[in-house]
Amino acid sequence: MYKYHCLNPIAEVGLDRFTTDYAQTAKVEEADAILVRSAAMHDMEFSENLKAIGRAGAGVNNIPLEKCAEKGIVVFNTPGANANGVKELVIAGMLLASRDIVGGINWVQEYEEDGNIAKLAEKQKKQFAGHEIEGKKLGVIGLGAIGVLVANVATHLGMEVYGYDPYVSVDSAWKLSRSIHHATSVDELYKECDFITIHVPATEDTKNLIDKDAISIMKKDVVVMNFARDVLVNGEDMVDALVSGAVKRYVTDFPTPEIAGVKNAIVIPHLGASTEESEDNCAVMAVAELKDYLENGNIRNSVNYPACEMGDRAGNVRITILHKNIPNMLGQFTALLAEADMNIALLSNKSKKEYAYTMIDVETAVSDEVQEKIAKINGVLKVRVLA
Ligand SMILES: NC(=O)c1ccc[n+]([C@@H]2O[C@H](COP(=O)([O-])OP(=O)(O)OC[C@H]3O[C@@H](n4cnc5c(N)ncnc54)[C@H](O)[C@@H]3O)[C@@H](O)[C@H]2O)c1
Ligand SMILES: O=C(O)[C@H](O)COP(=O)(O)O
Repeated sequence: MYKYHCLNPIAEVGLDRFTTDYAQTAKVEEADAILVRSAAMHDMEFSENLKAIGRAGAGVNNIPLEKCAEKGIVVFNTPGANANGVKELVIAGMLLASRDIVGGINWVQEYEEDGNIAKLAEKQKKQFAGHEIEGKKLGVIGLGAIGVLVANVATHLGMEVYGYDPYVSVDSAWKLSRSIHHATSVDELYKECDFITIHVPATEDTKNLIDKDAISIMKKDVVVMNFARDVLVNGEDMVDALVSGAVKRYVTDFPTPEIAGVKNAIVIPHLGASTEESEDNCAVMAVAELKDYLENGNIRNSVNYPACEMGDRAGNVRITILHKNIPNMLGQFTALLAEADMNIALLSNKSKKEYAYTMIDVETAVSDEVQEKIAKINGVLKVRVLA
């Protein structure tokens, strides 16, 4: 029996995929797996029992990835599962920034009791007039699951689109419309575009990606959109730019005390992935990844360990070993099994930066003694025997 704990509400359609071999627990310390959305995990202590964390979503900056890797806890996310939800809200954000729809709706609420509201509206509406987005230039920074969808749909709305992503994946490149200009530097995109939207992960390298220096290169009256993470935009510099008028509107999905309430900031309470469809997609994918790891040891879509899959165990006993990516680990594992007179049916070994993973199918039972000997090898972080 496996136990899982939810740190945030997770869509039922996903949890329903857990079979009768699984039970939800309210005690995080007894869980084999944790499911999470944006709950902050950096200050959490993890029990020896914890084997995996499934982030039902894309961003993993709420999870201590390195600490988890060191403890042999595999962290998964669900790439692309909420991308359409975010794409649709980015388009809405662009429209909200172009026309004062919110101001207009607020005006109607103010005059809702006025019997003359229809005539008044015709007189007053000019104060809420705006611009169309067709023919304008959109710059997309980060052409991953979300950036590609935003870039492509904007071309269908008649926008001229510039894309910038020095690390673009082959998959994303295949999906990108041919009409998108390939910006070779982010400054080129800043100089050209009327709207700029960022879709990169929050890391030490991307923190403050948009600051006063970046804003100084942008066109006057630019609209900046941030549906990725608050820390990507320097809050103080953005407030100054809105006050001075250098940035016309800042649309963000991340309320902070600094930006909430600032004139010309359109602040949304982190709703990008809050659609039934995205929540369902993320939950289903996260649960599938956790189950496949717990039951078969397969790793797909991990952010701190390499992808490594050997399919179903098909009656074999499977030894899975999370370890440091250092020389002679495989040699030590196979020597130990040979010494115990065990035959290897199938083996796979993959690495990602400082960490590696080895899966070994054997045709005989694995004794506690063998498991303990593997666990004691210097550099081994966690050993499981799936039988
Ligand atoms: N508002 C929301 O509800 C919501 C929902 C999903 C994701 N997000 C955020 O959006 C981010 C992107 O999501 P995604 O699903 O598109 O992720 P993704 O991993 O598919 O794409 C990220 C892209 O950014 C690129 N990149 C990384 N550093 C870059 C840099 N310095 N300059 C340009 N490009 C760079 C990568 O090459 C990759 O193509 C997530 O990390 C998350 O923080 C927010
Ligand atoms: O990174 C993500 O997937 C989004 O920011 C969604 O976060 P949420 O699951 O807390 O809505």
